[in-house]
Amino acid sequence: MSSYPAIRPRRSRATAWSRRLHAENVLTPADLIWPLFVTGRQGVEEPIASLPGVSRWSLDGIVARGREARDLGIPCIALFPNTPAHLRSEDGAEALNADNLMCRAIRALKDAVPEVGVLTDVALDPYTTHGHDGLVDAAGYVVNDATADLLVRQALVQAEAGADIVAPSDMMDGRIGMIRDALEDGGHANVQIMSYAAKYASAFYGPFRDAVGSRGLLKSDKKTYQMDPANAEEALREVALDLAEGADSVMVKPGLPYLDIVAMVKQRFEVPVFAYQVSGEYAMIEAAVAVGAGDRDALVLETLMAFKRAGCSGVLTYHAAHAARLLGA
Ligand SMILES: NCc1[nH]cc(CCC(=O)O)c1CC(=O)O
Ligand SMILES: [Mg+2]
Repeated sequence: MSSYPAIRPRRSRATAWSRRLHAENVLTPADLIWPLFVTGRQGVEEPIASLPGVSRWSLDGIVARGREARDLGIPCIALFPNTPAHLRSEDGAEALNADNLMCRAIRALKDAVPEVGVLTDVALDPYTTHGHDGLVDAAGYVVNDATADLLVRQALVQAEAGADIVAPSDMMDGRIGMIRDALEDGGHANVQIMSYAAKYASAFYGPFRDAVGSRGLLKSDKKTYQMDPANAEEALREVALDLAEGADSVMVKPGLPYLDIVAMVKQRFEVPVFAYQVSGEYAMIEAAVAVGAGDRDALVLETLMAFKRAGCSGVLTYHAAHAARLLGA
């Protein structure tokens, strides 16, 4: 009798071909959604200081990124507008303008690269003077039902412009069912809803707020509508509601710190789950790379694979183009 271990898990790890053969998950460019920021200025690329390597693009740049996504095998782009100050208001009415920056970007992309999906953010924060995702009452509370009415109209305007997936990121109660009804009635039966179902009030959104220009505007925080990071059961209730109301897929946000939520949602509901590796997560990786604490390519691919392992169908990530290049589309 030998004293050696009878079972050696290391055996299957001994060679590269065998590791590939035994891999339980694969990451491909088809798993990626690329968030892009749009500026109304013409012919410019505006770098975002807190998001090194990410820029706001004018419409021509957005179209160029759309072609790049297509060539890299990235199936979908998510759009976020930086609305100029003079078009922001208390009620975010610019969100309903069929010729706003978001709609112009949707049309430009769908004209130039119709084979790439366009996902749009449904929420008022890029359009309000107070930086909140909805209407604020005299006491400073973000009111639910009046906001949801506006979000329905915003989603319809985006669908009319050609959005393939509308993604409400506002966390108002009941808006998924209302938007679904409106899309059906409006002749947009095939426009998908990806609900930001479990979106947490997170400290990881800072660079995004710089990118859309809402950081300096935001008074207080979003804790009365976004979720408490302490809660997991509540995420399951939120997901159940959005699915019952007609969401085609659900999102968990932020990403890496909330992979437990991703795994729970996937196991419980068996529906397409997406995660948003948000701006602060991107910035953390870039900061680590800048001080020599890690290798960018390895960090990017490892974190994205972690989302797949947890059960994600796909990941919104600012590293999408870089990752797709590494994956050799
Ligand atoms: N509707 C707002 C919205 N949509 C996506 C993000 C954050 C994305 C990121 O940080 O990358 C936010 C920020 C917020 O809720 O304040
Ligand atoms: Mg909800």
